Amino acid sequence: MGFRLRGTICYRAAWRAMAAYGKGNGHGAEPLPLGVQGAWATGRAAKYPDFSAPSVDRVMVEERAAGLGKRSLKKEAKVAGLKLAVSMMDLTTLEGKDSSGKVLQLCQKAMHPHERADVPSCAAVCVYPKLVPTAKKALEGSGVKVASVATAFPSGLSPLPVKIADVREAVALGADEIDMVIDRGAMLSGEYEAVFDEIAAVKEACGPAHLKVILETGELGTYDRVRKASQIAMLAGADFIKTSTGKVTPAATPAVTLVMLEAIRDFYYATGKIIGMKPAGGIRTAKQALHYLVLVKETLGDGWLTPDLFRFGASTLLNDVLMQLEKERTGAYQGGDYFSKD
Ligand SMILES: O=C[C@H](O)COP(=O)(O)O
Repeated sequence: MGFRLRGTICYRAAWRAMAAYGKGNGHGAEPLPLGVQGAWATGRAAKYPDFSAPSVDRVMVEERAAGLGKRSLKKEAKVAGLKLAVSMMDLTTLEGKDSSGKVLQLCQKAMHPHERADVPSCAAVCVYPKLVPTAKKALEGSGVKVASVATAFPSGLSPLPVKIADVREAVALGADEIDMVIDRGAMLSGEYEAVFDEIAAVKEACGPAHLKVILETGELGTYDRVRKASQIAMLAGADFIKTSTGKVTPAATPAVTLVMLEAIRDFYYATGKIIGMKPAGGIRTAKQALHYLVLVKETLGDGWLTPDLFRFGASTLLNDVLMQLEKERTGAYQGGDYFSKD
């Protein structure tokens, strides 16, 4: 049954992904086939695109990622970057003890992070599916999206029909965005077609909701695997690729984010498709946030510096960003009590 379901849904989705892969999305880049023709020639191509990805030089990527964190930013650029970071935040609570009360508070904070009118609202509030209706109602008309983790987050270790039902339920309850986890066991065993099929099936279940695909990079072990998982996720229909659940260490790092940004860049050159990026987990300081924004600017350019294409998944980052904004404005740090606790 599970196999039939996967076979039926995913075969269709795989064909659609293949078609989209050939077409691009009309944003201007000339689509190049990126090995797809080779895959067609081998026979397995009737169903799957080519998952091959370039290998990553660990030393180079870590050096470059660290180097881009050493830029000194002028005050104006810093303030603009901090406000941008607020507008790109998926304000998150993903704890077993989450309640409607906590989510309501978080929604208020996402809509009005600061009393100053020049501080924008956050991009989204990210919650478990059961709390989607609470968030949806609280955020109505505000423009702040409701994101929900699904697919048996954070392990992903439920049968596919359960994961699909999880996604459909979250969308029916009002989620605008779905954050799914990939099957890391399959990825580590080299079962790339299974990883692809599952993402394609989830994409189909999302309907109009945007799909963020969490690679859980801390469990993938190598940058090469992160790069390949990024490629598979993008081919299978991800709107965003995301580093981590926030439940595994290491979570987001500048280096792993750079690997994924480069995968997005190369995918864009190959297909014309524009994919978003979401580092998540362990991003707690304004300084870290600015570092990530420099990585995006230097790898993908200003076009990606928008909440439509870049998000921070974070539960505690907002307060530090607000504190730094106040410091830039007044020259002094506000006391910790000045900001509401997350
Ligand atoms: O997707 C977001 C993460 O779960 C947040 O992780 P964090 O609590 O380390 O900020």
